[in-house]
Amino acid sequence: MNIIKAFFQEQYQSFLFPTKMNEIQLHLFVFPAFLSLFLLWSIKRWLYKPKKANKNSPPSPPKLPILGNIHQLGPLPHQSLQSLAAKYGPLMLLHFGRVPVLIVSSADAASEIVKTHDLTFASRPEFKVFKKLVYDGKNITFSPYGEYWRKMKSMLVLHLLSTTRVQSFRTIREDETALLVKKIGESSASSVDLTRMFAEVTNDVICRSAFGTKYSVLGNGKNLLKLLVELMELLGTMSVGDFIPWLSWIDRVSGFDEKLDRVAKEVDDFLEYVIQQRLQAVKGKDGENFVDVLLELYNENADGNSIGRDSVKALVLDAIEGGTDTIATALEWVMAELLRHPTIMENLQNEVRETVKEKEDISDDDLQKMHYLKAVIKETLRCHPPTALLAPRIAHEDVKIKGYDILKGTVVMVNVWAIGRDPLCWDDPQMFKPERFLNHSTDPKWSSFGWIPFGAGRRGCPGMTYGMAMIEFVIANIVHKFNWKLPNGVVLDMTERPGLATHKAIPLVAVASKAT
Ligand code: HEM
Repeated sequence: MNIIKAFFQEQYQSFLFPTKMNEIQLHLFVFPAFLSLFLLWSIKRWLYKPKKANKNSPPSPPKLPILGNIHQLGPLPHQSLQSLAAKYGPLMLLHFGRVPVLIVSSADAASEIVKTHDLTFASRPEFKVFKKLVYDGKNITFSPYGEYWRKMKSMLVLHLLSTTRVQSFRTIREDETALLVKKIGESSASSVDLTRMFAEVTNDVICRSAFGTKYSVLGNGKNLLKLLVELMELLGTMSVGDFIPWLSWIDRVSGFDEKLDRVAKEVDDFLEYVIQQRLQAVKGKDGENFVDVLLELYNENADGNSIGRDSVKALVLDAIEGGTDTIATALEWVMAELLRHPTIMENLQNEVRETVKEKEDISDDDLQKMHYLKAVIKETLRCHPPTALLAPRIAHEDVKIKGYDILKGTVVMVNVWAIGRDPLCWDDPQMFKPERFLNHSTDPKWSSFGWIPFGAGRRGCPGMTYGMAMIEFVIANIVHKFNWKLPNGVVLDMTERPGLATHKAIPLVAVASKAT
C-alpha cells in the first residue's frame, strides 16, 4: 500500500490530492480506486492475449500488475536504476506499464546500442509529451529516424553548430561572458547566485546565436527562462497514457493534458513572435542568423529543399532546449566541484593565469593550451552528465544483444550517470580526479563508450563543439578574474534535482573576490 500511495502521490498529486489529505481519506479514496483499476486490468488481460513470449529476456526485477516496474523508479530514476542494475546486471528489462524498457548500465553494453546496433536503435519512441510539446515530434531530438530527421539535423549542424559557425559566434560568447564577469564584479564580496547567472548567460548566448537578439521577458510578461524550465520539466515527465493506454483518461482528469496544451501554446506564441520580428527585420542590418536562414528555406518552396513553418519552429526549439539547460547545468556542476576541491581550483587558476599572463582577454589559442581546464570539465561531465539518461531510443526490429532477445518496440534507456560511476570502467569512480583525463588519447575507455555525456552514434548530440566551447570560455574567465569561496557557514550540498537536465537541488551560491 505504501508503494502505491507513494506512486500516486508523486505522479498524480494534483488529481488525487487537491488539498492535504489525511491518511484516512487517502485510504478511503485510493483503495476502491485501485480495486476498480485492478478489475479493469484483469478484464483487459482476459480479452487480449499477451504478445509473443520472449525466449531469452535480460534479467528483470519483479513487477506489479498494471504498473510493471514504474514504482521502482523513484524521484531520481538514474539513481534507482543504478541500484537495480547492481542487482540485475548492466542489461536489465523493466516494464513501464505495458511497455518493455531495456536499461543499459555499462560501457560495454552501451556500445552494443550506440555502435554495433546503432541503426536498429536509431529511432525515438513517439511519446505524447514529445508530440504535443514539439510540433508533433517534428524536431530533431524526437523525430523518428529517416529522411526528415537527416535533413533537419544537417541543417542545424550546417547553420548553427559547425566548427566555423561556432567560431563565428565568438563575439557573442565574449560579450555575454564580459557582462557576466561585470555582474559578478559588482557583487563586491556578497554572495552570487551562480545557478541563475549561468542560466541567464547560456540563454542569452543561444538566443543571440540563433535569433540575433536576446529575449528574457515575453509579450505576456512571462519570463522566457521560466517557460523553458516548465517545458524541460514536462519533456522529462511520463504520461500515463503512453505506458498504460487504457488509463490515458488520468492524464485528462489530472490536468496533465491541459498543462501540456498551455505550455505548447506559450512556446508557440513565443516562436511566432520571434519569426514575425525576423520577417520584419531589415535584411543584413544585424547580420544573418539561424532563424533568418531557416526562414529563407521556408520561403523557397520551389527547389524541393523547403521546410514547413512548424519545422522551422521545432528546429529553433531544438537549439534553445539543447543549448540552454544542458550547458547551464554543466557550468553549475563544474563550479560546485571546484568549490568542493580547493586544490583543484588552485591548479586550474594557475594554469589559466599562467597561460593568459598579463592580457585582459582569453583567446581561442589560450583555451587550446588549457589541458587541465578541459580535464576538469570532462571529469565533471563524467560525474554529473547533464542528461543522466540518454534520450530514449526504440528497437525497430527484433535483435540479439549479448545473447539476450530484445523485441521490436522495446524502449532503450542508457544510464550515462551509472556508466560514469562504474568501477569496472573507472578507477576510484567516486573520486573527482581531473588528472585521469590528461592522457586520454591512449585510454581504451574512449573507444569503449565509458564517457558518453553527449551520447554517441547516429543520434549523438550535434552540439558538443558548441557546448564545450561555451563551458570552457565561461569557466576560464570566471576563475581567471576571481577567487572563489563558499559563503560563511554554508556547506556545499551536492544533491540532485529531478528533471530532463539534472541540476543541483539547491542553487549554487558563492562569494567572488577580484583576483589581484
Ligand atoms: C553541455 C552541453 C550538452 C550536452 C551535455 C548535451 C547532451 C545531449 C545528449 C545526451 C543527447 C542525446 C544523445 C543520444 O541519444 O545519443 C543530445 C542530443 C541532442 N542535442 Fe545535445 N547536449 C548539449 C548541448 C547541445 C547544444 C548546444 C545543442 C544545440 C544548440 C544540442 C542539440 C541536441 C540535439 C538536436 C540532439 C538530438 C540529436 C538526435 O536525436 O539526433 N545539444 N544532447
